[in-house]
Amino acid sequence: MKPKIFIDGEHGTTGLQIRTRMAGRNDVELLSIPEAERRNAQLREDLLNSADVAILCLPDDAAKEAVAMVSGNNQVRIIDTSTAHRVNPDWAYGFAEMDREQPKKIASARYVANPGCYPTGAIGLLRPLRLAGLLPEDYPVTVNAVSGYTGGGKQMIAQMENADHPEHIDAPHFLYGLPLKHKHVPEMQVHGLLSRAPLFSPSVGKFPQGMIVQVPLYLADLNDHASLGSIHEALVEHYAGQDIVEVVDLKESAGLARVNAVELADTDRMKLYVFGTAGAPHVNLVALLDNLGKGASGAAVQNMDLMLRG
Ligand SMILES: NC(=O)C1=CN([C@@H]2O[C@H](COP(=O)(O)OP(=O)(O)OC[C@H]3O[C@@H](n4cnc5c(N)ncnc54)[C@H](OP(=O)(O)O)[C@@H]3O)[C@@H](O)[C@H]2O)C=CC1
Ligand SMILES: CC(=O)N[C@@H](CCC(=O)OP(=O)(O)O)C(=O)O
Repeated sequence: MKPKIFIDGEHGTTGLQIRTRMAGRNDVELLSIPEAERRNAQLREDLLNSADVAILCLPDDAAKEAVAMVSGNNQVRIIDTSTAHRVNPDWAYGFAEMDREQPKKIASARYVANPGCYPTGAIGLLRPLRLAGLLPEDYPVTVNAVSGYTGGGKQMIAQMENADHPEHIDAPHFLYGLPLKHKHVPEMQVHGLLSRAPLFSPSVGKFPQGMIVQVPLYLADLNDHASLGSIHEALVEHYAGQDIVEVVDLKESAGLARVNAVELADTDRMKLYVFGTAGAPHVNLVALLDNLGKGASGAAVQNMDLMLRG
């Protein structure tokens, strides 16, 4: 029998992208809820309890409610794309490349928390340097980022695309999260293995999909006389042998005049760069991804495949 998959929130931005990725697959059976019934709690509960894997693409409160709906049913496994469970130790963090053992942990977990889009970039850059001992635990990390506007879900898409929207956003690029309390900071800190919360400044650009995450570092404040080369080497070693995260060659990075935020739109990949000049005091670590690809729906499908293969 084919495993049954139910995407709760399948008519939203993340859910639709997962459905697109599943189109044409005949190794799984997709359970579906009609759009008009998407908030019918009884029908959702029935479908959730009929699934082998339920993928939650809902706001945090609705995701917690969905988990409660299946709490007595050990057959159902969950991937939650919301922020609700990402620092909960009872949930596996669904970033398969973050440790050698992580794919196994995801494969055997009942509950998997899919990472946030910005944390995928930030943790992807920071964690290997913490594990290699180059980045001190208490380094004052700053994370600056720009996302495509689909990161804000259906509501922001309407605000950006519909000039008649009562809260239309006209800005080609805007900062937000100005009180510096963004919901992604805790997972960046926990899975980035940092003792201090990073200072995170997000922004949105007038493009639907794509993301740049930047982590600038002062070399003199790192361990082991860290250099452009040793930082790059630590990233290369960490991601050796897998194909979704690519560490861009230093020579190639040095030849670039600019980084295009939409270069990886519509892909599930992530590129990591180390920018700077040999012998100079700073490096800028950069992650490039699609907020809806490796940052959300692509990672959810990757996690589902790991769970189904067991
Ligand atoms: N967009 C992105 O780049 C990313 C999003 N995520 C996370 O994925 C989740 C979904 O976000 P996104 O797809 O962007 O959001 P959307 O607003 O685009 O979609 C959410 C969907 O959930 C439905 N929904 C809302 N409340 C309920 C409820 N109580 N019961 C049933 N259905 C409900 C909505 O229906 P309705 O139309 O009626 O509101 C909508 O169809 C969020 O937790 C988000 O933080 C994670 C990573 C990246
Ligand atoms: C542009 C934009 O608004 N982005 C969203 C994050 C998108 C995302 O990754 O949300 P999850 O935490 O649910 O994964 C935000 O900043 O709240």
